[in-house]
Amino acid sequence: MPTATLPSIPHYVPAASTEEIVEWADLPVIDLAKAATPEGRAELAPQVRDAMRTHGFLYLVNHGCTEAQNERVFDIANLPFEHVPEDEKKQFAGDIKKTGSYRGYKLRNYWHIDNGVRDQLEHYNLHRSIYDLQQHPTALQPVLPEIRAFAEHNHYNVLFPVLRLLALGLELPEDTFVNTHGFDAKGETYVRYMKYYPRTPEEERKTSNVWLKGHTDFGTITILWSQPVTALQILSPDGVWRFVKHIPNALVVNAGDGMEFLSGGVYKATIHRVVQPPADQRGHTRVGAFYFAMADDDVVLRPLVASPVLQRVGIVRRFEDADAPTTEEWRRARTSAYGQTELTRKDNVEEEVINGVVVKHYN
Ligand SMILES: O=C(O)CCC(=O)C(=O)O
Ligand SMILES: [Fe+2]
Repeated sequence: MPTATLPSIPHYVPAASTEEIVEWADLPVIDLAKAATPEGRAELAPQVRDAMRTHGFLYLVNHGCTEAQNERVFDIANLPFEHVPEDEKKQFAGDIKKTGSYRGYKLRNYWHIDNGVRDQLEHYNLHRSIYDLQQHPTALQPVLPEIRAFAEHNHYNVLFPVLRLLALGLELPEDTFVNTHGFDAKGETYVRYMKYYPRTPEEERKTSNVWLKGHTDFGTITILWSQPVTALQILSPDGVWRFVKHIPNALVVNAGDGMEFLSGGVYKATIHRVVQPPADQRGHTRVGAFYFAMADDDVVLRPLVASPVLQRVGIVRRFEDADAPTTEEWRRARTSAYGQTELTRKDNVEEEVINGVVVKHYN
């Protein structure tokens, strides 16, 4: 990412890390610097495979970004929320339901959480090309080159190494997934900035403290830049929600539906949600930076049966092969529907049917 003289922008000060005792998810930490050599990749591939099989989540450290660059990522992430006037935000709001794409703002109150309470979080989503397909608010203009560099860092220095490790973990040629995640191909892989705002006690009570409902991501790989406000939880195989601990300058990586479908269920699209932080972090905003990767639009999301691993462990199919959706069909259906459709409720799980597949939302 660029380090020459950068435009001056306001600094975002995040909350201090929590001192409270909560139950943490026990996720492996992968040293990405090792992925630079074939020997290193051979060592990491089984670790990444096991992490994605059991947790669907892992941490990456040493991804090639300094602490100062990391801080700058969050200063930029805060710009579209704190430094763009509300009127201008409305002008750049995405027509999510109609387009089936998140480009632009998702403003507050768009999703229904529970008991009539709507969300208190904003997104700003940029297609990874940054310049070609979208206009951006004035406050972002000076930093667009840095956002493009952020997208490229995520894509080439993080996503590609992870995809290579995941392919090796399935005993497939190492570029199997890289070849279907072109930076310049037609597809929706995007940068997301996100800001959560503190809520009223009534909103907390009516939603049992849930800020963002339990869901799987619909792409292949999500890269979440670790930040200190403890609120992200994953649903562990034993049915317990556990918090993801902040590791400074680490990346939290998880598999989404696309990866689960392509890997025949070997890599898990784990359910996660966002809840009210521990008491010492309440009253703070929570700014996030993400890269949501998905395969190219024309990729059919059916299991890669050539994998000897899939053949050995057995293939879980969510669709008949002939009915499997393309990335484009799946992402449009999931984007349009999320938080909008009438859901059927069973116990504490809400279900909706997308392309013939039951998608669950957890409270
Ligand atoms: O804010 C977070 O930590 C997670 C957000 C998330 O899961 C999502 O946007 O899909
Ligand atoms: Fe998510």
